[in-house]
Amino acid sequence: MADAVEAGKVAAARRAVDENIKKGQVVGIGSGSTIVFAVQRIAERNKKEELNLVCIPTSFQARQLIHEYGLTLGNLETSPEIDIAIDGADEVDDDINLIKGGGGCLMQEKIIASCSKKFFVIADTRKNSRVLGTTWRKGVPIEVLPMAYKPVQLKINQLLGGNAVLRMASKKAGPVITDNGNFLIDWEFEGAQDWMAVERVLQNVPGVIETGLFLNMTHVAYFGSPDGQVLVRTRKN
Ligand SMILES: O=C(CO)[C@H](O)[C@H](O)COP(=O)(O)O
Repeated sequence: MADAVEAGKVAAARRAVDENIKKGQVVGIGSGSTIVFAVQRIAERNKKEELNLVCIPTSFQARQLIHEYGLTLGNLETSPEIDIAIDGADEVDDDINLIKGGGGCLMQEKIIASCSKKFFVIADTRKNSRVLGTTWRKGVPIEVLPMAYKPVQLKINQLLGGNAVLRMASKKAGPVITDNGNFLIDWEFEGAQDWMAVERVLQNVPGVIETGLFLNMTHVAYFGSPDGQVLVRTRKN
């Protein structure tokens, strides 16, 4: 089963890289397990084609990947405009809206996606849902300022219902600390939501720094199957 899922990730990653990466681009590199296969493919092509890419990381992990695979590391100060970004997702709905942040890197991921002319998502087919919350049951990740986590939890519960849970670390006592030194709250919800309205509410709570809702940001999503087939979904508007 694990191998089948990995095969789907590989297929999606390779297809997205081969269809979209061109010489001389500034490329945003996402975070998670699927992006590893995209970086491997970029490195493979780079050896043969000398792509001359500048890669902008979305996390500590992405920066390490860029180093490990011998790619050129850039940043938003020298490359504030990105040609394309590729990233994974925790769930993708019918309109290619995403929940991201399962790996805790949502804030830099969202900044990089917002600076990119084109944003591509790669995932195995399990992530392809009609409605957010169908398969991803861990809630919407939200990055919060540590001193405000308790009032933020209370306000989210009051304004949206559901359950706003502080994400705890597994190999450290206490909460998960993001790459930016903040905490994460996972907003567990039930049923279909008006995601634009939810995003507005969350962004208006003082102490919320960013949410893992990526709405109307993705151009194309690639979903890989265990047999190597890739379903490609392009945003309608
Ligand atoms: O948003 C993310 C990290 O913050 C990841 O992109 C998301 O969790 C998908 O990860 P994976 O490729 O391991 O399924």
